This record gives sequence, structure tokens and C-alpha cells, in this order.
Amino acid sequence: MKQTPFIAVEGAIGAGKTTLATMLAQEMNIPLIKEIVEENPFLGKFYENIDEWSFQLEMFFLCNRYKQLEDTGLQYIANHKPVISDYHIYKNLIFSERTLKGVQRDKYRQIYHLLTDDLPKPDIILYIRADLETLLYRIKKRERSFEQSMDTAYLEQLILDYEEAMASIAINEPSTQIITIDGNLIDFVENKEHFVQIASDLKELIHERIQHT
Ligand SMILES: Nc1ncnc2c1ncn2[C@@H]1O[C@H](COP(=O)(O)OP(=O)(O)OP(=O)(O)O)[C@@H](O)[C@H]1O
Ligand SMILES: Nc1nc(=O)c2ncn([C@H]3C[C@H](O)[C@@H](CO)O3)c2[nH]1
Repeated sequence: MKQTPFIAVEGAIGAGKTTLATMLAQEMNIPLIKEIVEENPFLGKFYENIDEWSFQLEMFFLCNRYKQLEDTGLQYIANHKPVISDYHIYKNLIFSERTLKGVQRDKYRQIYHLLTDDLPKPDIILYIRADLETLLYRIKKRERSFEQSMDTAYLEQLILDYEEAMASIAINEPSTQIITIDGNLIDFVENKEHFVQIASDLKELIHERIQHT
């Protein structure tokens, strides 16, 4: 087991991944690998017409994350340096299995495995589990214009897909440790004690992993 962990923060849209990953990177003084959102040319179009734009959008996310994680592997993981990201590569499949259909979905799956099977995978996932009401509130609060017309059913389904995906990782990748955070009750933005607790649990887990190396 590696001593220097690769940590990923995950959760459905608006769960607080970027916020928490940024706070932890600062607290632990480790580099942050962050999703590129603002420069994404397809997101706005995608939310207007999912069927029309899903393939371009999913491929765009996949290519960007592939490049980022390839660089992360070379720069940090190969040199045993800890790092935290605000996503797990697996989220590409969580989304694409919902948004793509037929031949496009089959082709995407093949490309996904070709590109990602040998990429570094996180040792620890911080999974922020939040319900529909919480996510809708945060998406509204964040005010990204293209997300305001998001179909509630899409988000509701995504919450279920995330639950399934985390359960599947827990079974199929037993070396990956998942810490689940109750995103409805734990407010690491407004409540300092909540953040301190998350950081302390994470540090303890990292310490335990080192002890068992
Ligand atoms: N625990 C929390 N309590 C209160 N507000 C929060 C919490 N976490 C995040 N927020 C707020 O919710 C909004 C969404 O957070 P953030 O952008 O970190 O989510 P995300 O999971 O990275 O989103 P995306 O899936 O779109 O990448 C932000 O305005 C953030 O300040
Ligand atoms: N379809 C689709 N596939 C992805 O892999 C993916 N990753 C993130 N997103 C959406 C959620 C936020 O609106 C916004 C920022 O996270 O982008 C995605 N949408």
C-alpha cells in the first residue's frame, strides 16, 4: 500500500466537492487537482438539449480528466507525493451511462476503458452524500446560469446512480477506502467544527494506512 495517498472527493452535482477538496488541500498543504468547468464549451448546450450534446460533452470531460490524471500520475503519484482531486475518473461512467444511448454509449465505454484502466486510482474517496433538496438549494445558491434549468428528474437519478457507483467501488476495489459524509447535516462551509472533524478523520485514516504499510 502506498504511504502517500491520492484522495478524491465525490458526490452528485453541487454536493460540495470542489469546496471541500479546496479546503482540505489548503489545510493539509497538498496540491489540488480541480475540474475545469468554466471553459467547457458544451455544458450550456448540453443542459438545453441532452440528447443532442451528450456525446461531445462526455468525450470532452473524459479527455480533460484523462490528461489531468496522466499528469497527476507522473508529477505526484510516481514521486510519492500526496494529492487531492475534486473528482474520481469513474464519474465519467456514472454520467455517460445515463446520458448516452445505443452505439454512442458502446463506443464511449470502449474509449473510457482504453483511456482510464491504467490511470492512477484514488486510495481514499470522500463521498458527500446529499439529498435532492440539499443539492437543488446549493445549485441555486451557486448561480451557474446553465444549471438553473436542470431537470429535477436528472439530478434525482444521478443521486441514485452515485449510491450504486460507490457501493460498486466498495465491492470491486477493496483497497479504496470510502469515507461517507452526510452532506445534508454536515456543513463544512459554515461550521468550522464540522470541517475540523472531516480533516481529522481523514488524517487519522491516512495515518492508519501508513501504519499498515
Ligand atoms: N456543506 C456545505 N454547506 C453549505 N454550502 C455548501 C456546502 N458545500 C458546498 N456548499 C455551497 O454549494 C455550492 C456548490 O458547491 P461546490 O461547487 O463545491 O459543489 P461541487 O460538488 O463541486 O459541484 P459540481 O458537481 O457542479 O462540480 C457552492 O456555492 C458552495 O459554497
Ligand atoms: N454529463 C456530464 N458528464 C460528466 O462527466 C460531468 N462532470 C460534471 N458534470 C457537470 C455537473 C455540473 O453541472 C458541472 C460541473 O461539475 O458539470 C458532468 N456532466
